[in-house]
Amino acid sequence: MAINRPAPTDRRQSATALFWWLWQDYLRHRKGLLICAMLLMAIEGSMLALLSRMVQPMFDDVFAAGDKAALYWVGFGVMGIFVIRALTSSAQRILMTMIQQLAAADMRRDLLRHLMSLDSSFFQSHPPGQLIERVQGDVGVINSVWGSILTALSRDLISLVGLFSVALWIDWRWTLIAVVGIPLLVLPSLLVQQFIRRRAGQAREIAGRISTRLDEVFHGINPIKLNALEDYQAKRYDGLIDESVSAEVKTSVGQAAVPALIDIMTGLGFLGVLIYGGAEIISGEKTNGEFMAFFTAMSLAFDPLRRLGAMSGQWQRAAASVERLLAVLNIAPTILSPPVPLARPDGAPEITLQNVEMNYGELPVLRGATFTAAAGKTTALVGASGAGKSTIFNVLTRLVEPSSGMVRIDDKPIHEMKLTDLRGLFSVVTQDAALFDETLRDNILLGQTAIEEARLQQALDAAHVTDFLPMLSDGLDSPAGPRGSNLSGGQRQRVAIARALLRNTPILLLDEATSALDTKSEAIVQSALDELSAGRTTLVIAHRLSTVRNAHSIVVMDQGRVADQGTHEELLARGGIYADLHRLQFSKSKEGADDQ
Ligand SMILES: Nc1ncnc2c1ncn2[C@@H]1O[C@H](COP(=O)(O)OP(=O)(O)OP(=O)(O)O)[C@@H](O)[C@H]1O
Repeated sequence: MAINRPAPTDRRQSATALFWWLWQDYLRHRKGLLICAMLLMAIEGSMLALLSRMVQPMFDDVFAAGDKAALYWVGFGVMGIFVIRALTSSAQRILMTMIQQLAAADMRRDLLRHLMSLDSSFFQSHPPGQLIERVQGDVGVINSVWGSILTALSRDLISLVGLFSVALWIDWRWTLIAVVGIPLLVLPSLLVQQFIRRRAGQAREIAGRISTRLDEVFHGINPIKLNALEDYQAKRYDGLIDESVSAEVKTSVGQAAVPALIDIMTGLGFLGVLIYGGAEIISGEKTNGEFMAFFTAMSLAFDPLRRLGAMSGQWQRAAASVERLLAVLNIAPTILSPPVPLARPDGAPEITLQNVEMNYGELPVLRGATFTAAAGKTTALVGASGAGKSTIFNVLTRLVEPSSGMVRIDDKPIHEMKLTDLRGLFSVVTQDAALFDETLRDNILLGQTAIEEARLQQALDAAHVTDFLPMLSDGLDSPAGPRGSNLSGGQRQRVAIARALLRNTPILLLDEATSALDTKSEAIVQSALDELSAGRTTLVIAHRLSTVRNAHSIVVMDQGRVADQGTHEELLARGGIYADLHRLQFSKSKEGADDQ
């Protein structure tokens, strides 16, 4: 991973600093392969000069003087040049593809690891589509561009040096006339660079917004269909696509400008040489062969020159992408493990919150929350929507950091534990079980390979997963589908419970784990949860008070504070918020029963 990453703000300094970053982190350790590729490119490039050099004996010795022996050596010489070019060109392409792919893979791996280390709040301001575009799109641009630049510098530069040497050898004055206009290109190409970098940055940013839109459309396909939003979504997408086309075209205008200027300058050079050199040939001072060799060298110099001219524009395009990557890579996570962490507690621990305050931006969400969840027992969190119940779970697992107060697990402050140790204490089962697009088995094992089949079966039975496996074509090896879409809500939750059983953590967090289920599925999932919570410190969030009345303790939350804590009976007897909630729910369910 990068150690000294350049700050992406200073554009002038950043062009070299950015290349340095690329070199240090991703290319330096492959310099052996790179040198091989560059040598092959250099050989490939030098073949052009040889080719142009062969034109002179072809005209003067073979065609003009009629030398038959020369016919063969010139013919075989040209043939040899093409064979060497073919071999070196294909070998360097294969090598370069390999190096580029390896470097891109490293970059993507590093980026993903870095992104996953960032605080959860980062992902709220950076939608998935934009991040996907950085990991895939920007890395792709950078890799294709550095490859082209390296090729231009190794192969095309050598070609140019060789071709100009041939031209100089034929006539230095002709050569001077041909290239006299080229220094005039420096100023326009410098001006165009800033323009390209800006436009390329915009184009990449729009690409990120397009990916976000697509991500939202594909994830929300059912609500889109149900609300007849196809036209609305298509129009929003059209708007972005139009912006993207315009930004890409503007970038390519900038990129095309320098090669176009080179074409014009080369044309002028030819005109000058033809007028000046033509007179020398007519007067017999120079041979046709010399002119043709010069002409061939200049013609062959055309393409390498254009590619070298386009190089700065391409680099600006890559630099825009590098800046976007560095903008993310330079963000550091704020929620970290302490340098000297405490050991994690053993067994089912007690959990204590003391005066915990927590804000989302300006919004105070927890305002001095204080309660204790007894070790190995079930504690319920109840309260109105938005009271801060789920936020407590996020504070416990350090997905968010409180602004003040103390959270302890068995008397150990959670911020003094290693993050992986802390999170390893919890299993979280929510209403929205996060399943991956893998088989059910993979979704349950989550990479654990040492689990015996008997233990897996035990977990499947306890979570009531076994009940629905016969309905699936491949049983446990059936695909769960994207986000578990091949399963029903209740089935997804049972998979999540089986997962939690195998994780076998001492603390269990259940966030509305049964709220989306019908009565029968709820009963099944509830019995699986009872099995799961036995002997663990369990915190349950539930709106339906009937599901928490047997909890060891019930914490009543109100606007970020703990309004009360006690057993169901104690809270009813005290007649506070809990008793009001209970009366409300009880009268509703009674009305429901009366209606039937
Ligand atoms: N990531 C977030 N960014 C900004 N505000 C948030 C975020 N998550 C929650 N909030 C706000 O924090 C407050 C508390 O949310 P929380 O999810 O903890 O409530 P809750 O008691 O669990 O509600 P519910 O019972 O509806 O799930 C709400 O006002 C919510 O809008």
